[in-house]
Amino acid sequence: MPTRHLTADEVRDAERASGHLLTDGTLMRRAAHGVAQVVAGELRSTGGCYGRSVGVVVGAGDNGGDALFAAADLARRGVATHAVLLAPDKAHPAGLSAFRAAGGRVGDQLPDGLDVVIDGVVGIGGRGPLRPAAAEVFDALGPETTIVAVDLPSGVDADTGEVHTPAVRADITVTFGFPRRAHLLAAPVCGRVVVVDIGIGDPAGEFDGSSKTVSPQLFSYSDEDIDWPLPGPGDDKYTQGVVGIIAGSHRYPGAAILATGAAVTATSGMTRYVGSAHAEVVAHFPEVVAAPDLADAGRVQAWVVGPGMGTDDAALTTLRTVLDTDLPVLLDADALTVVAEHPELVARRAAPTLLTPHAGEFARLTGAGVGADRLAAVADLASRWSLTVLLKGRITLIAEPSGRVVGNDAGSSWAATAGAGDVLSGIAGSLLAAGRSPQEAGAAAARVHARAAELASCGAPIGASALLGALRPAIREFTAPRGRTRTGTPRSSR
Ligand SMILES: NC(=O)C1=CN([C@@H]2O[C@H](COP(=O)(O)OP(=O)(O)OC[C@H]3O[C@@H](n4cnc5c(N)ncnc54)[C@H](OP(=O)(O)O)[C@@H]3O)[C@@H](O)[C@H]2O)[C@@H](O)CC1
Ligand SMILES: Nc1ncnc2c1ncn2[C@@H]1O[C@H](COP(=O)(O)OP(=O)(O)O)[C@@H](O)[C@H]1O
Ligand SMILES: [K+]
Repeated sequence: MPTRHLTADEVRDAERASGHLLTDGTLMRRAAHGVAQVVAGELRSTGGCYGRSVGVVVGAGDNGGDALFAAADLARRGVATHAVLLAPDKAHPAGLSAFRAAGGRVGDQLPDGLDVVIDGVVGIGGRGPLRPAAAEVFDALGPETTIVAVDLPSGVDADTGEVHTPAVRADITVTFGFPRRAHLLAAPVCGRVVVVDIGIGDPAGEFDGSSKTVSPQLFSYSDEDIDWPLPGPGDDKYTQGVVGIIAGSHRYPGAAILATGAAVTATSGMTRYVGSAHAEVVAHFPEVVAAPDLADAGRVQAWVVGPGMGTDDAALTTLRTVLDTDLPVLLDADALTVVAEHPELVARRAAPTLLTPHAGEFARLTGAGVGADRLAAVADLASRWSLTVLLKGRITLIAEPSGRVVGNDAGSSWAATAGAGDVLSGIAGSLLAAGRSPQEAGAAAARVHARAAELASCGAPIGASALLGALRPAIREFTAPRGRTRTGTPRSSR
């Protein structure tokens, strides 16, 4: 099941709905216990709790309260605990009493060589960057100290995921009840995210796209949510969906090779190619059925148009022809540049349409940069243009017009290399041809693409050819025993 990421207001609503659990402090005790458990686990994995040392940086609100109660819990387990109070008059009174009673020490700065420092500066109530006094404490920490953020790394916006400067870079983030949007949108600074159950329910329930629920809604997929198309006993090369790739040019044959190579690898259906790089494409992938012109292409179930194709009149004519069909179409790279000039090309499309811009192409499409709120920006374009938009980057966001957005953290940044986007378009296009919705296709493609980059890299830089080479082992990780149900009913409703 996809995981929904809540806004700060939704979290507050959920907490309020828990009634006396909030008012009598039960939620905070549970949250603090969760933080202490995670810190204790970290200490145990590196030698045990007794005699170890933990620091806590305490802000003015309840986030600091969580941190103080957690530190008190750790002090009772034999951990030496030290606190810096950033706003001594506002530090959570009950938390501070518990901390002192357990033997915790309060000072102006933290001692050197701490095993763990707990960031209790701000959580969902934070605004803007980490203030200088807090930044100074974190800047003084050595590399040996593990930073555990309570709820969110301070300095990160809970809803947009904007990482202000300065902000805490956490190794572990412990949150409560449900992941917040920032845990996905700012994943690289959250480290490992641990969600602790504190006994609160999801206020909005299932997303139905209605205006009553918050929009956009952000989801992340687990590996189990990826439903990769596999050939069955009754399948042949046509039944699994034929994808057509229109890409490349005499100047840029590489884009055609990478996109068709990805399509050939992604599913077992047929791959067709249209364009001037047909000889090069067939030389690399003899199984591709290639033609120089669209008129001779043959039938397909989805089109990928754009990588390296150019932006001239011929490109415009090709785009017009393809977009006039009722087939699913993925538009990337040069096709996006042409559509930015001619938005009427997609305005009346009813068939599935997926745009896959990087930040620069996104700016071309909208006339403005993506900005700090990537989620709002991509959801707005999808809604205004009534199509699906996949915004590329470390965190890829795939927005439907309904306001449902799926995000994928690549987990590493090895894919930030020329031609990697061509590979992504080939993968996603072949999933469209296999009948996946644009959002499902985009989300699954982004996930295997990121995994392929990690497999190819093993810690060293890669090019897009290496990424393409690792695509098959990456896909294998998502197909293993899950493709079948025991009754033969399709899993496609997911
Ligand atoms: N409700 C519950 O039951 C539960 C809540 N829980 C916990 O409560 C947290 C929310 O607590 P909250 O609402 O008190 O806000 P919080 O995140 O502590 O920050 C607000 C304070 O910080 C300050 N401040 C703002 N920006 C700042 C900055 N950039 N740099 C420095 N300071 C800054 C601002 O004070 P100011 O100085 O502006 O007057 C304000 O007073 C939540 O994240 C979770 O951890 C859990 O216990 C589970 C149960
Ligand atoms: N910092 C990053 N971390 C992880 N993946 C990234 C990062 N930057 C880009 N990517 C991914 O790499 C690909 C790059 O696509 P694109 O910019 O279109 O490249 P090209 O046009 O050269 O093929 C996309 O799949 C994108 O999501
Ligand atoms: K925090």
